Amino acid sequence: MKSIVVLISGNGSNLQAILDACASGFIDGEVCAVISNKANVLGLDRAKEAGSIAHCLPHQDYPTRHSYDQALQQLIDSHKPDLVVLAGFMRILTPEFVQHYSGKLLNIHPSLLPKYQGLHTHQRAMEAGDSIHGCSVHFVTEELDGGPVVLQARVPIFPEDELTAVTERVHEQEYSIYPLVIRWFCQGRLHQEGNLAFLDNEPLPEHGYANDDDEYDL
Ligand SMILES: Nc1nc2c(c(=O)[nH]1)N[C@@H](CN(C=O)c1ccc(C(=O)N[C@@H](CCC(=O)O)C(=O)O)cc1)CN2
Ligand SMILES: NCC(=O)N[C@@H]1O[C@H](COP(=O)([O-])[O-])[C@@H](O)[C@H]1O
Repeated sequence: MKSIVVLISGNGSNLQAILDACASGFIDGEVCAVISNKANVLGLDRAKEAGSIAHCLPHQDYPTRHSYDQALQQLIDSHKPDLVVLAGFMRILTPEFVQHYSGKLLNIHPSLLPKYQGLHTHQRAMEAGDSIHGCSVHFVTEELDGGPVVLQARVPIFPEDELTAVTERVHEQEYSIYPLVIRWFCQGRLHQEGNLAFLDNEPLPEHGYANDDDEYDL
């Protein structure tokens, strides 16, 4: 059974999907600890409810990004994880931190990368008039949201959509693809080599699989 540390900054609905997937056995792993850079967030309550250790490590307590990341790394390493999962973690990580966890650091991003790296992705896609949007699971590299994509899911944007409708539609897909990618990692089927991701030793397409292909093995 693999040991997973999850980093969050807020609600933790993706964390909940991962916790549920571990509890059901879909993921052969356990979330040993959850760390939030923000206090009083629902995600920490979700962690405690599931029996995980919940840490709050406010980034405001540290004078620099590097000093925060050093403290974060020390806390993560105290749990000796096989995998570190960003699930709505809203801090840009330093190159040193990313290098330390290279090959075992995943993120869920709410867009079809490489479109809309960074923040406010749903608003940007809606303002651009996109009719297709989605989410991406990728390995984390120094380049913000530029790491190798493992799996994507597409959703439609309808002209009458409000932001909440798009957000919920993307969330629904996030809760499907992130546990699946983590399942692959815990099975030893997924690995990273530089800016390439491999599933069963085969390089993944540049932008990963997409859910409408349904070609990937559950
Ligand atoms: N080195 C990397 N760090 C992070 C990556 C990455 O790919 N490489 N992914 C992000 C996750 N993310 C989008 O998926 C993201 C998170 C945060 C930000 C950002 O601009 N953060 C600001 C603070 C914003 C806030 O507090 O609301 C900051 O850190 O100054 C952009 C993208 C996680 N880190
Ligand atoms: N750039 C990072 C980013 O925007 N991540 C997004 O934050 C949300 C967190 O929701 P959650 O806390 O309910 O899982 C998720 O939709 C995730 O894709």
